[in-house]
Amino acid sequence: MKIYEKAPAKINLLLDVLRKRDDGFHEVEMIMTMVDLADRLEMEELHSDSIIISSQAGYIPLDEKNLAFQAARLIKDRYNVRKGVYIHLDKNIPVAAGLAGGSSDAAATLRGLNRLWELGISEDELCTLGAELGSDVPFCVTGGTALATGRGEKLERIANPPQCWVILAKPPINVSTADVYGKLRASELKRHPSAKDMLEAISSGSFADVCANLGNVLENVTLQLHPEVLQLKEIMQRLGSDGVLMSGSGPTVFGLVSKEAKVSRIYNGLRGFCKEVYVVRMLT
Ligand SMILES: C[C@](O)(CO)[C@H](O)COP(=O)(O)OP(=O)(O)OC[C@H]1O[C@@H](n2ccc(N)nc2=O)[C@H](O)[C@@H]1O
Ligand SMILES: Nc1ncnc2c1ncn2[C@@H]1O[C@H](COP(=O)(O)OP(=O)(O)OP(=O)(O)O)[C@@H](O)[C@H]1O
Repeated sequence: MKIYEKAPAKINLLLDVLRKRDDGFHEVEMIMTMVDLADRLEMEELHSDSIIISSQAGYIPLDEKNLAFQAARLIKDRYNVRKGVYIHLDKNIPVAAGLAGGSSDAAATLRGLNRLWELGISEDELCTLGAELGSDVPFCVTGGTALATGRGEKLERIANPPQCWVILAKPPINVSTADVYGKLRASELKRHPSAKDMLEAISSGSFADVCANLGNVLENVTLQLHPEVLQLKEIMQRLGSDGVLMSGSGPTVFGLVSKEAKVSRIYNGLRGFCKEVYVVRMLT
């Protein structure tokens, strides 16, 4: 039997860091939502007890370093599954972009294998398993829009933001999440974005207030390492995006746009500076 799962990309509408914890992770407050740029996973049961990953993308690991492999191994070990699986990853989400591509593949693998092997695992339990693989994986298991706290694994589902266009631009640089958190001096942050104001903006359905309350404390760290990300933000603003922010630890910058008439002008303007530009909708 073959099954299919979609693994969408996430964006962080708000990312605040409260403090560095003793375990090396940071205590965060994030508001995350999904967009309709997605990897597609095909999973097929194997009679041999092995996990095989393939992908059309030449630039990701296909061995145990792949997060989908790790997710399959985790669920197999934890639930004593003696069967194997062949997973094909059709990658569309740019890698190491701040869009949680690998985390979403891991989450889709957990959801998919739960179905394929009829394990009957609850969504909460899939999230707990996911947290062993990465801080973004639990959110990618549930999708929707959520307030994420702890190191990102504690989730409270909230209403979806008002529908709009999302323009994603990924500059050709690689950013390591560990590196960005490592360079952040959480105790010295002078300004924090307000999760409370963003939650109010979302619950009142005000697109203007959502744009006004976008904020990400990791942005300054990445901008200092890679000034071209700031340049991209400025271009996106100048071309008329209603709200602009870097997603996660970057380097992808997203622009929120309410009027369809503006979208192609912004897209065409960005393409002059950046090869990887995507126009998507929020997944609501
Ligand atoms: C930047 C975000 O993507 C925003 O959604 C997440 O906070 C990071 O999520 P992720 O990539 O799933 O992160 P993980 O794979 O769990 O951790 C990668 C590295 O980032 C740092 N890290 C991550 C999450 C967190 N709350 N504090 C941290 O300091 C740690 O150094 C960790 O070793
Ligand atoms: N299935 C996968 N897809 C993409 N990258 C993967 C995958 N499995 C492992 N990786 C590795 O994980 C690293 C981070 O890739 P990923 O695309 O998940 O980053 P990201 O978008 O910055 O994630 P996040 O927003 O969660 O920090 C890359 O170095 C990549 O080689």
